[in-house]
Amino acid sequence: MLAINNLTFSYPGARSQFVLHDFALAKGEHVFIYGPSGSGKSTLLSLITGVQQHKSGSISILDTAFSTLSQKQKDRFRADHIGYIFQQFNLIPFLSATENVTLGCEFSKIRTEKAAVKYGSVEKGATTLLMALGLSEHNIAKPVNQLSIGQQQRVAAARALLGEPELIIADEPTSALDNDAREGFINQLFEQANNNQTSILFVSHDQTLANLFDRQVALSSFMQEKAL
Ligand SMILES: Nc1ncnc2c1ncn2[C@@H]1O[C@H](COP(=O)(O)OP(=O)(O)OP(=O)(O)O)[C@@H](O)[C@H]1O
Repeated sequence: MLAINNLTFSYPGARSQFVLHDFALAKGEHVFIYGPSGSGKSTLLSLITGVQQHKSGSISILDTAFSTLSQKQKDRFRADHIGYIFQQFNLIPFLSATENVTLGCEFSKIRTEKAAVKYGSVEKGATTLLMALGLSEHNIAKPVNQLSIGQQQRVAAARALLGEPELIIADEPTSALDNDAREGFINQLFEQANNNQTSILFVSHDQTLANLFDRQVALSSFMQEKAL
């Protein structure tokens, strides 16, 4: 469902370039990519999501030649097919958990329709997912700035899952939690993702959780930064 082939990329003015050899992710697969700080994890994710444009090579997602799309088409494709769990969650603090989750579908007709078919409405989908991920009815109505870090993380996961995007990208969303809470969170995320055969790409510098995944890959095995 995701294939990267022979990419090159440089930040403007940089005296180095990133070279990415082949990497592929199958439908429904959960892959853990690990690399130390500064190795290029965020750069990789910005290339996959089209935030950064590579110089040569190709990225294909769901059989779409993602690299050839215009910026507007990439934005649409991302909204329709990719759920993103950010390291700092990127929630809107004064909105409730449910409102934050429904935002995940705001920019996508396809995801709105999928949520409506599955749950009756986007709002019902949001509350169902939040409760499946362990939030109480009382907590899902609160502004998210009144929730614990672990609860906020679940809101971020529910937002990424709603409307069944084919790919979920998780950028170290567990770094603020203790080990037991992190493992519990990953297992709940997988359970929900497996309902829709959603693929998960999880990047981290910390390999503690790696054995929960179908496959673990060192970033350095397919991506290197080389001097120009
Ligand atoms: N906007 C930018 N302009 C120039 N260089 C950048 C930019 N962003 C990152 N880099 C460089 O690219 C390399 C990889 O950085 P990146 O942020 O992708 O690593 P990372 O693995 O995500 O790190 P961390 O785990 O610390 O977040 C670093 O050498 C960094 O200095």
